[in-house]
Amino acid sequence: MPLDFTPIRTARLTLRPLSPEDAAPLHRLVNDWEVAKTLARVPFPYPRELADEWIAATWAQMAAGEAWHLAIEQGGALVGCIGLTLDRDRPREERAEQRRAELGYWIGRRAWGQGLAPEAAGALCAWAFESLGLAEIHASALRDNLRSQAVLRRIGLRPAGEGVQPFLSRGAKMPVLLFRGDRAALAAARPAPPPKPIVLVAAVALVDSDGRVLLAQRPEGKSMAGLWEFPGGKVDAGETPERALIRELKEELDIDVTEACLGPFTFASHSYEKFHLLMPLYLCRRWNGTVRGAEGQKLAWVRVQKLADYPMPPADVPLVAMLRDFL
Ligand SMILES: Nc1nc2c([nH]c(=O)n2[C@H]2C[C@H](O)[C@@H](COP(=O)(O)OP(=O)(O)OP(=O)(O)O)O2)c(=O)[nH]1
Repeated sequence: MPLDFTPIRTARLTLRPLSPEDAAPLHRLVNDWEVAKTLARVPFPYPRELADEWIAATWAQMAAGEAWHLAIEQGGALVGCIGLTLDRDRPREERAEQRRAELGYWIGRRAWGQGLAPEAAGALCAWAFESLGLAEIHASALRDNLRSQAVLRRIGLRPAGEGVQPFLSRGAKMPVLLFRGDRAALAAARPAPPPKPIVLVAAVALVDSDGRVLLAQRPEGKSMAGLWEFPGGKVDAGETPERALIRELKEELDIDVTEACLGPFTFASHSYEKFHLLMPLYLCRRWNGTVRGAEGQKLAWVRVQKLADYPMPPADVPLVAMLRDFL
């Protein structure tokens, strides 16, 4: 691999730098008239050595920050290539936010018809807007290549006139349609990510007679281990948040709380990677029993001004600010 480039993953595909082992399958896939005839910069027939040279060239271009040509891999097999090339006619020192790049791709014939091209192209463009700070992406497609035009439209590029381009594979200049789009247009066309499950967690700020708040440390082995949180836990099916808290406080802290002593205070609504947390936070100043870490977890009674010294899950950060204002 040329550089440490973190592969781009989509639902079905991995986009990663080409490797020398890709040369043989790449040659087999692109040395196909049905593929080559649509590509401006690919000769036909495609000499086998050219595959090795091309792969080495892609590394040099990536290292120089000129172009990013990647393998499209599905289920561990190469199915095509995709790339973005920065426009050369612009001065290198030009501000990043004015940079434009040209998108190009091909998919081997056996993988046609599955919508892989828009999946790969949408992901690469999103990566490029984010990581390269591009202003605009453009592309062209042969005037009679309706499939490729549909791909470009689907990822949010819009028609931007016509042109003529030399096609190596055909040894002739051919009429093409030009397309372009900026970050907002491409973002609007990207399919919404699948919805995340909503996880309902009830939590409580126990406040002692000195106005200190109880935090519990998440134990090793759990997600977000080591962070400090408000006592509580997931609400079971058919349970109310109050009943869940009463149960959790008995299990975790060995104290008895009644519903009447749980005052609704505020809530957290936060998207974690795998789920969306909805967490009502109650205030409680009265309980029976002596608080202890019944599950071996570390506990801390913390003055509100000191809460910020305790690293907490990201969902809790706004809650801490609200507690500080309130208490
Ligand atoms: N109890 C509590 N949970 C919190 C807080 N902030 C926050 O993001 N969470 C998250 C961490 C967990 O993903 C979830 C609480 O789940 P839990 O405590 O019942 O479950 P768990 O740790 O055994 O489960 P898991 O995270 O390992 O899946 O809510 C908080 O202040 N208190």
